[in-house]
Amino acid sequence: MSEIRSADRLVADLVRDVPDYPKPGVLFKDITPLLADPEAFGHTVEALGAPWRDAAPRVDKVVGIEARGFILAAPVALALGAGFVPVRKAGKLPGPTFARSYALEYGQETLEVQRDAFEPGDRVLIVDDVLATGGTVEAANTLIRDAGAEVAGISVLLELTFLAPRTRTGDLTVHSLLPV
Ligand SMILES: O=P(O)(O)OC[C@H]1O[C@H](OP(=O)(O)OP(=O)(O)O)[C@H](O)[C@@H]1O
Ligand SMILES: Nc1ncnc2[nH]cnc12
Repeated sequence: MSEIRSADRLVADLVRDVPDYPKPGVLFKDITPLLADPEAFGHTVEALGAPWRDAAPRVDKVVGIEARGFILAAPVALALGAGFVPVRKAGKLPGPTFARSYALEYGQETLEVQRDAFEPGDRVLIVDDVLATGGTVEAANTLIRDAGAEVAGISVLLELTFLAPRTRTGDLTVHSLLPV
């Protein structure tokens, strides 16, 4: 097995399935064992950023979605030499914001971004841990456009393909490290 494939296997083995969390019927993908392993965490950050390293035009900003998305998106931003922009749950960002409400696999939420988070025309990479129904990423995409920037694409660690999230991502390029 190549070095790259064995690193992917290490990452996959450190995602823990938790049945019926946070609601009956949901198989929760717990990434905390992966985050606690520096080799697996480092490989994940490297692999999430790799498809965008030589992108033309370049990625100017990386958006992380509260809360688990922050953990992955911030180091990806640094690795790409891009700025980091937080998209947060409602009521956490000071100053004027754009807001979007949406449904996700196990609930309802509202996300916000600061109105001045981007330069006009910034190209933005969205990074998150899990792409499930795609509702979260769809809301983030809309917010980024509301704020005058353009979404270059999406990198996620896990894609729950049985929930068909790509029906919500339109023609955006999506890289998922572990489609399950
Ligand atoms: O594709 P979807 O069905 O929209 O679900 C994916 C989202 O669900 C989780 O976030 P959650 O809102 O649970 O927040 P957390 O990161 O604070 O745990 C996950 O981190 C993704 O952002
Ligand atoms: N099944 C799942 N596991 C972890 N995070 C999620 N976010 C949405 N669905 C999820």
